[in-house]
Amino acid sequence: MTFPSKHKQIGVAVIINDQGEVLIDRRPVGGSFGGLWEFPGGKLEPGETAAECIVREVREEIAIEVAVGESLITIDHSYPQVRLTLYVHLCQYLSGQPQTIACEEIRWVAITDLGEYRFPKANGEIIQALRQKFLS
Ligand SMILES: Nc1nc2c([nH]c(=O)n2[C@H]2C[C@H](O)[C@@H](COP(=O)(O)OP(=O)(O)OP(=O)(O)O)O2)c(=O)[nH]1
Ligand SMILES: [Mg+2]
Repeated sequence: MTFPSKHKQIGVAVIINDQGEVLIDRRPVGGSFGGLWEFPGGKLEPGETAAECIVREVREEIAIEVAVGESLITIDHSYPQVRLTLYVHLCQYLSGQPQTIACEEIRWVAITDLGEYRFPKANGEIIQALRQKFLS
């Protein structure tokens, strides 16, 4: 049996606006998970907390400011090529017009509409946790 060798720790932002919508972005076509939708985020740098990583990645990728709030869920997920731990936090949108710096497209969507978008496999648990928290 073979195991994926790389393990990455990822900070993930579920950014919520005043209308209760969440921000999703479409990953660059041609890269890993190309064309799929995701919540903004990326790899933790050495010494960084998940909250610090999220603030930095959200600035780098979409150029907005958020306040990082409570943990929604932490997920361990293995893809064939990489093993991930996703630290998913709820974040409050503060300011800035989202820019497609590192993605194809950005949308604010209602939690009830997330099922219409294609996400990487690990996101099933994130979306389920969101529905449980906000729709039940
Ligand atoms: N940001 C984000 N990554 C996700 C989600 N779901 C999911 O499986 N992933 C995976 C895809 C990637 O393997 C990893 C995040 O890597 P990334 O490509 O965003 O990393 P990064 O921003 O640091 O970019 P790079 O330096 O590797 O190009 O987590 C999600 O909702 N958001
Ligand atoms: Mg990223």
